[in-house]
Amino acid sequence: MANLLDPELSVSETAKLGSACRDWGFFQLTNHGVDEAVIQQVKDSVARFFSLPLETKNAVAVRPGGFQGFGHHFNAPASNKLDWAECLILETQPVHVRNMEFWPANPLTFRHVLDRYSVETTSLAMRLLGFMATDLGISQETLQSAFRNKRQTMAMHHYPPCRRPERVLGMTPHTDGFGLTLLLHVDGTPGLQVRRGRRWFPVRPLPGGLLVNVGDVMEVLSNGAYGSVEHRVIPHAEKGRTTVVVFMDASVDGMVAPLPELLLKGGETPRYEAVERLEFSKKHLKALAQGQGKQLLDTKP
Ligand SMILES: O=C(O)CCC(=O)C(=O)O
Ligand SMILES: [Fe+2]
Repeated sequence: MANLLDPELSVSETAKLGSACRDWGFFQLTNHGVDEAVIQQVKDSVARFFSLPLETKNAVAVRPGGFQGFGHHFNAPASNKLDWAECLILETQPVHVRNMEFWPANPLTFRHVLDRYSVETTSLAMRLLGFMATDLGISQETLQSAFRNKRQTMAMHHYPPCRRPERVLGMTPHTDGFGLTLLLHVDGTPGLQVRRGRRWFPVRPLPGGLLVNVGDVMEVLSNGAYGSVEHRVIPHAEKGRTTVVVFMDASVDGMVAPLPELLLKGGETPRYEAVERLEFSKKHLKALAQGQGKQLLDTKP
């Protein structure tokens, strides 16, 4: 990020950012500028939450039919493997959508720290989107306004160690159904793999870095210039792994569709149908439940 902001390096760094979004849909961001103290506090608070006894964590348990709260969220019926993870999902932005009943009061620091991280990651995402817009050849405002005041959802995952990793999956292969994802490793345990073609590539988290990946909504907004990336999690045989994942949502007038400015400037035809935001989520969840990786996006012929 520091290089993107540096006037001397910005052009070449923006090109690198663009090629990562086009070729991989995934990259690691270092020198991201998020307050180090906040990062450390998030790591501590989330690790402490997962270390609490199950009864305590169940004070914020997910309810039948709901999705916010603590529990096992992603047991994909299509997979014959167990999902080896526990997870806490919260809506974090805009502030008025927060349901504090699901925000842990234990540890005491949790709510305050998550609020601060939520604010910091929102502004980081906006800065990053500015550079992505430049790379796509559209105004920063066009892309940023698609994300402004939209939902931010956080998923905190804990994957306990598993002595038979071949029998389980930390998380089944999927793409993220939002605009942009920022992932923080709480510890150094690897486990995330991203797919390119037929191969799965293990991700080695860079110390102090954040992983960023393009989600399905961004793929559509960019008319396929950027591609969402399929990924999965393999648990570690000896070490637990904890992550904090921030999803930034986007839409234009309640729709998920290629950005008109992009189509106009590039003289491109839309490669995706315009879909209402809610419909888009339903399709994404259905595809997830059926274990269909990237087939969900409605690509025009
Ligand atoms: O925990 C991870 O490494 C990945 C989590 C993930 O892919 C997600 O929450 O969508
Ligand atoms: Fe994901």
